[in-house]
Amino acid sequence: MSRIAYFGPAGTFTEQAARSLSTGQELVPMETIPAAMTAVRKGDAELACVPVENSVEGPVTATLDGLAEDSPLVAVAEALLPVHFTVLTRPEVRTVRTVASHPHALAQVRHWLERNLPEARVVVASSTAAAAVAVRDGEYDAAVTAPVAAQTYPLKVLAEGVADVPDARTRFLLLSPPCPPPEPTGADRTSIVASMANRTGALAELLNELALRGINLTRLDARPIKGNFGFYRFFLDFEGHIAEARVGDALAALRRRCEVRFLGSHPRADGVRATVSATATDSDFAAAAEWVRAVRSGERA
Ligand SMILES: O=C(O)C(=O)Cc1ccccc1
Repeated sequence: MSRIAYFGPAGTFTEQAARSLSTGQELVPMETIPAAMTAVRKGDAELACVPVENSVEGPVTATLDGLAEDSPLVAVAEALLPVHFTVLTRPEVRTVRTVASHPHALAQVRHWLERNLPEARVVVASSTAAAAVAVRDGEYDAAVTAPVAAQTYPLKVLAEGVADVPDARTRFLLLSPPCPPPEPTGADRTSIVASMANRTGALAELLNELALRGINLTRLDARPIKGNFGFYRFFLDFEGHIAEARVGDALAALRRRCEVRFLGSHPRADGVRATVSATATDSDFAAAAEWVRAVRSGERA
């Protein structure tokens, strides 16, 4: 049976995302995001499920760095989960002195913790479920977890539906070794990472290549290139699919200007259809290419 390696242990939000994306594969928990990616790179799993961005805390940097470094992986699908938290403790705990979770979870319950557990020391764990395991094992008193962790671990629910920001969401990717992308749907996202020499206007020129072709950017993140202080990689998500003319044309233009790694074209989980300006449809590109061909052959001018 084929396998999806996911950022675990059992009971993480990522497990929930992996379940929603699975088409019957076995789900295999990995302790860290890089470990889930390595499992795919080494062929121990066919796919990896990892979080990529959060509407409150922003990018998941371990995922971005893992996508830019080592051998290429591409996103073939995504899931979007609403994120509200459950706070778990051992039944015998009377006073919560320590509360543990993943940094993205802690960032989203800061106000709740200040109001409800002001005396508790906040401790960072590798994932929400790793925090639940540590509470079960007596290391900490409480964990901020995914709702599913309450079914996974024998702990008491102290609070449910905890979230400083209502409607917070996290987006997850299903990663594969390079492969033909899924068919375009009209509601797709394409992702790349671009690295370029540090000179005036370089990023503006890159963004212009997209704007000129009527491509709507949906995310832009910069990450430092390790060992090269002051130099950055840019992660871009935009509407559209590499199979579409405007996207293929833009990627070719970027490729001429800078180093580009393709991170996948896949359907958007929110189903939002791409806005395509009136001059940037596939038939506009085809008609323009046909005109150039005819001019070159002397049929037209
Ligand atoms: O730790 C988890 O459960 C994860 O899957 C990462 C995460 C943490 C906080 C919000 C969403 C995802």
